[in-house]
Amino acid sequence: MDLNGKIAVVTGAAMGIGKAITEILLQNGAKVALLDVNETAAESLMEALNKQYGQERTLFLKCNVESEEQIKAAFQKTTETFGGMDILCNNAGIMNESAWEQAVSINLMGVIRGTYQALEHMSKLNGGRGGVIINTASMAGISPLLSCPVYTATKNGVVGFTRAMAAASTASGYGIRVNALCPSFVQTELLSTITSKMGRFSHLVDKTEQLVEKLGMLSVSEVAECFLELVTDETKNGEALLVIPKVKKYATFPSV
Ligand SMILES: NC(=O)c1ccc[n+]([C@@H]2O[C@H](COP(=O)([O-])OP(=O)(O)OC[C@H]3O[C@@H](n4cnc5c(N)ncnc54)[C@H](O)[C@@H]3O)[C@@H](O)[C@H]2O)c1
Ligand SMILES: CCCCC[C@H](O)/C=C/C=C\C=C\C=C\[C@@H](O)[C@@H](O)CCCC(=O)O
Repeated sequence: MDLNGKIAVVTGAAMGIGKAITEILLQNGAKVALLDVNETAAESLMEALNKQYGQERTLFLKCNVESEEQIKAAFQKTTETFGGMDILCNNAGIMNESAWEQAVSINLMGVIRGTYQALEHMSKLNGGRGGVIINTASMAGISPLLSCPVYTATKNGVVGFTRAMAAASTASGYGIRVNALCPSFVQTELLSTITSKMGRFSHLVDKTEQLVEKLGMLSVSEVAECFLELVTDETKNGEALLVIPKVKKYATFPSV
């Protein structure tokens, strides 16, 4: 897929991985609707992006992915403003084992809400032109992280939902590829606040920090490059791309 002139929506775009994904999309010629709950961070980012790319290629829409109505309105506004949707990155996510129901609502249900709303705009069965959906999962979606079982469950759910949606899309003729991006530890705000977010598993922080030491730390740019591969390589559908410092591999799953 050539990104020139394509229209992308990124959730959780104001910071971290979502910000880097937004930037690489703009660098490759796409227009981007940035969806986030953090207006302050988003407006500061928009000021910088407008200076670099011009005002006509970006749009910020305050949107909480816990709300189907807000997602619906944001996607409608994106289509009205830019003329459609070609790419969706369901990236918004949190880690909070104390507020675990909110983590499920954002990390897993937010991906489902975004995907189903995107079908209304992207599916060839609905007059769309097809496209690609990338879901930001995690290495924890492939290999369990002992200190955050609910986070692990949400990311496993994202990987499973991605693979099933990819198969459903092919069988139904939606014309939409669906892939999961599974990074290990990435230097962002989310990772810098984990010690206070492990709830009943806070006694396992040390083990997590040892794992960070062992696996190393990714930059958001390294993750964005892998996102770009999943978006542009039209052979990729139903894949889970595992990204670890110095290692990048497509996950394989047992066939039953
Ligand atoms: N940082 C890591 O180590 C790591 C590794 C693998 C996967 N991930 C995943 O990457 C994604 C992005 O995480 P990050 O590390 O960039 O975190 P981050 O906290 O730096 O950024 C997350 C962004 O999402 C936004 N957001 C949070 N809840 C939202 C909601 N309900 N609706 C809309 N926006 C919301 C935040 O305002 C923020 O701008 C998450 O899904 C996370 O699980 C992170
Ligand atoms: C602490 C939660 C915030 C960060 C979450 C983010 O999504 C990052 C996840 C990164 C990696 C997860 C790795 C899970 C690994 C485990 O399965 C571990 O048991 C693997 C053992 C590796 C080894 O010891 O060689």
